[in-house]
Amino acid sequence: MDPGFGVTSLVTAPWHNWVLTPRGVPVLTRGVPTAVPMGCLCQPDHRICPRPPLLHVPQADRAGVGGQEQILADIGVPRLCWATHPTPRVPQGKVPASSILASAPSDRNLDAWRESGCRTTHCNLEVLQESTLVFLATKPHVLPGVLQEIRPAVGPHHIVVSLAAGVTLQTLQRLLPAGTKILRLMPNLPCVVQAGAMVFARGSGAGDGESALLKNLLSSCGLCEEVPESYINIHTGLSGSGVAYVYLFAEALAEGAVKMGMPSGLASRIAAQTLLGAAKVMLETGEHPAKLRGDVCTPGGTTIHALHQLEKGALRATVMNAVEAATNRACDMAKD
Ligand SMILES: NC(=O)C1=CN([C@@H]2O[C@H](COP(=O)(O)OP(=O)(O)OC[C@H]3O[C@@H](n4cnc5c(N)ncnc54)[C@H](O)[C@@H]3O)[C@@H](O)[C@H]2O)C=CC1
Ligand SMILES: O=C(O)[C@@H]1CCC=N1
Repeated sequence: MDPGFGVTSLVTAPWHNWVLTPRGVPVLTRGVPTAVPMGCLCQPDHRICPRPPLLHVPQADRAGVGGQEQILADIGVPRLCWATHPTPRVPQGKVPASSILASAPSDRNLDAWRESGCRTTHCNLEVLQESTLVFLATKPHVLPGVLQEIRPAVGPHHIVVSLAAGVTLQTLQRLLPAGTKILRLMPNLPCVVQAGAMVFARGSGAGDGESALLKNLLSSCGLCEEVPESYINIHTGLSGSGVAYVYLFAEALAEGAVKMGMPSGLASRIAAQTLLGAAKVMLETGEHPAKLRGDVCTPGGTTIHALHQLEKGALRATVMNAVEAATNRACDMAKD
């Protein structure tokens, strides 16, 4: 992870290596743009000052969406942004790129936003001045400083959405003006392919309108549910971080096939398709995974022999421990 990445980040380093082509197609790049610190226009002396990632929607871009007034967005993370505004890849996106303003301390990630047609700045206060809906996507430990910076510019017309793991609504409410409309969101990486799993909770200043707005806006990124705040850290352990456990499992599946003689690329593609298909059956049938697992087992056949090995390795207990560890870590981060 490179802390110098420049865009409002909802995402980790791998996300930031994605760029949008002129045709709006995200491609993965290995190159990292050079960081170019710039002065902040809000500072009288234009001195160089690091700025955190923010997302916003210009007030002028309010418009009717789904029968209600809606802010036409802007987000701190390229992935989420791409899933939210219409592109050839994401025609269902709800926010035009020109309505998105992304703020970050350097140009590193902002280049990708500009390429996708979004506006960018190095000044967080500019975001607050121009926008109504503001996504905060810095690392959790950076967020308190960002909140302190933007606090004077936050008003009753703003809706502030935090993506930071472990940062509670109580902390957000303490660091922003009383009554601010605040929502706490936890997304996951597959938002970038509109297959995300997101949950959010509302703060005391946010009402049904703000909740509906966020849900409507993010529905183009995947599943999005409002939940009690106590579920947010659990979702982080299950899904926000859980995506990484699944990749570990996919890697192990493919490595097993490589060990048995299959070429690596083919093994990886088949591992990915296996996960995708298994997930699709689970979602479409609504069956418990234990039932579906049983359906695959032929008595005395291959699957039960393999499952026996996984049980010897305590796969289920290990994965449960992983979810518990990530959830507890998210809770601990609130105290850091
Ligand atoms: N990566 C993921 O899969 C998920 C991440 N999140 C949350 O999203 C947030 C961002 O995480 P990542 O994208 O992984 O982090 P990152 O390190 O990739 O991005 C952090 C961003 O903060 C900015 N930044 C760094 N130092 C700064 C400073 N001193 N002042 C202002 N801005 C600064 C950088 O420009 C960068 O755009 C975190 O709060 C994380 O908990 C939530 C769900 C999933
Ligand atoms: O690892 C983390 O802290 C973040 C939150 C969920 C996924 N990545």
